[in-house]
Amino acid sequence: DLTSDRAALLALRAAVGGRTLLWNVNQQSPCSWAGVQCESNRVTALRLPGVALSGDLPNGILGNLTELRTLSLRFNMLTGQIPSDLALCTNMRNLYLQGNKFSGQIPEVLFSLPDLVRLNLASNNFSGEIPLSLNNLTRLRTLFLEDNQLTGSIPADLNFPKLEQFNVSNNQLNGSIPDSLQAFTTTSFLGTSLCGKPLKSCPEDINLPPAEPGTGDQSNGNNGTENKKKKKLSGAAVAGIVIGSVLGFLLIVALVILLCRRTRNKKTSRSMDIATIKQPETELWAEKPAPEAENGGVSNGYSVAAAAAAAMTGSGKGGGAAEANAKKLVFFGNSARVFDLEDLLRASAEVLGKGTFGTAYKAVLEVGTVVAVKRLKDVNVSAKEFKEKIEAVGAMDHDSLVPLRAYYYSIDEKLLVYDYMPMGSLSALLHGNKGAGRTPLNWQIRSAVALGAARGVEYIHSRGPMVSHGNIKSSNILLTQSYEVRVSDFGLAHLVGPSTTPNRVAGYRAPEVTDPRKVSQKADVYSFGVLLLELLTGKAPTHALLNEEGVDLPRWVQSIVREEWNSEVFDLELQRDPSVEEDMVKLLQLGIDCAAQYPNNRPSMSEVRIQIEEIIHTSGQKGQFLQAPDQISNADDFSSR
Ligand SMILES: Nc1ncnc2c1ncn2[C@@H]1O[C@H](COP(=O)(O)OP(=O)(O)OP(=O)(O)O)[C@@H](O)[C@H]1O
Repeated sequence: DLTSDRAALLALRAAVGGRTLLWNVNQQSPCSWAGVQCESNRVTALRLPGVALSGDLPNGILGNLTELRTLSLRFNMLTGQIPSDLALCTNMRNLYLQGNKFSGQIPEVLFSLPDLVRLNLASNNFSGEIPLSLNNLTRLRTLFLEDNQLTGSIPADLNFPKLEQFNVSNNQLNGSIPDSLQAFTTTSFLGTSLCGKPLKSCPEDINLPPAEPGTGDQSNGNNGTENKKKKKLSGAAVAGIVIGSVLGFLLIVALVILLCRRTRNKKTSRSMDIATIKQPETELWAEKPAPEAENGGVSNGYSVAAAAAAAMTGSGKGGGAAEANAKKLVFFGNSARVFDLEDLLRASAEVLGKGTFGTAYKAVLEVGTVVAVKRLKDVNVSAKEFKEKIEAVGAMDHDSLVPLRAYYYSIDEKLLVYDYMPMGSLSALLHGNKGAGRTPLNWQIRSAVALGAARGVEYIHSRGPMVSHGNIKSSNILLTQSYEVRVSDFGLAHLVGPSTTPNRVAGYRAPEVTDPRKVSQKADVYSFGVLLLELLTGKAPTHALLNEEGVDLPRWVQSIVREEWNSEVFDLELQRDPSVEEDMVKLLQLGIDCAAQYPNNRPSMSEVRIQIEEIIHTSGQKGQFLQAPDQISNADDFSSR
């Protein structure tokens, strides 16, 4: 009954809740407690997302909530195994445990919850194999297992008749994808070694059972001899392939030695370098996946030259030195022409990350200048239109923008050259390193970032009513050496085709924007609002896991604010400083206003900038704000992360 439900909730709070569950225990009924929902005097739903629950869930608590249909403990810090007494909650339909640190095998207790419809175990430390007994869950519509340590293959007979949502990305899974799951798109299987539809087809021999004499062979004599024949044949084929490869390899080595000798004898010409040496790198480059944008960029030693050389030699018109020289970097305004295309081609480069519009590289020129080069893909406007639009981008000049210095345009290759921002992106800063040694981002830093970004976007909007950024998100908010904010990537949305993957920007995109090219200033304001909420909550809006039945960051924030959990919504690093909570709430409200459903209800970027200035101004007037002990006085401190 309700009394035992109440006792169970209090036991849960005592075990994992700490100070974060501000339930009023003077109230006899728990039904009005935040996150608790009742029907017919029993607790039927418990939703405690992102409230810093931590520790192991003990056995003997949740099992008392026998009428529970929804349990959401997502985005907490719960550890250990899922308690086995959950089996007593036989009415359970929705179980959201994503974003915790649960470990061990996928718990057997789940298989005894036959009514489960939504099961989300993503972003935990679950290990072991995906058990076939999951098939017991015949009503399952959602199964999210991504970002765990699951191993082995997916059982071939795994089948859920009603499954609508499925994801096993980023696990150490291998083998072939079962037929019943082949209708899902590649995004359900990213970061695994799985094969077969919708991914690349499996190497054929993987599916061939080992031909063991005395088993299948015996049942049918004919088959047996056929198998043996096949075996012999393939043996001969293998020998042929090996000999062929060795000969081929020797031939190539001989050719390379010959070529090297020749080039050494000749006076070396740079264009030859590009054509002969860089070309093979191009292929290497093409196959190597770029590291994730957030991980700070790992040096791969690939050369930008490889990319650009591909463009020049790949155009089919002979490529040669004359043509390469004819193509020039076009510089903007009074940007000093301290380097030319050849310098860029010779620069050593590393991949910074792959984005919507292409891949970004850090290139270190021989003279020491460091630039960021963006290699655009899917540009589908005419050369004239490209030049016009890019000239407009290059003409933008403001302290809060990353300057576009130059561009290169050919049929096959479009390069944009920006100033390199050594401190990386806000995205990396917020979500990069959560471990020890990270210096917390306090209110002072976060509000300054908000203001800098607002100024940059406001400037872009001031260039004309039709001018917008089009792709505001935390990976496009970059930081200089002295941690000043620079907005990047503006104006590119109009250059690319509709095929451009919408997923990456999905969490930021305004509801009315159905085609990523049809951006507007009001849509920018929406994205900016999401950015503010990201800054304050510390939660990445693109995180697939906010996606509890399609909840995005603005709606998640609103659901929490509605339940009067204001202080729980903020990033833990911000909750340290109660003296500015009021201002944090104001900025949160501004974020929510910006992310209004209807474009006309959103403020203009100038209004947004003014409001942020006011909020920061009042914060600054509060005595202890600048002197609080854990405030960061020296910006360099947080380079230790
Ligand atoms: N000028 C720059 N200086 C330093 N890092 C940069 C620069 N431009 C981009 N980056 C970083 O390189 C990575 C890839 O950037 P890119 O803009 O190509 O993709 P993105 O921001 O992830 O997505 P999108 O293409 O949608 O903007 C990101 O981590 C970004 O922060």
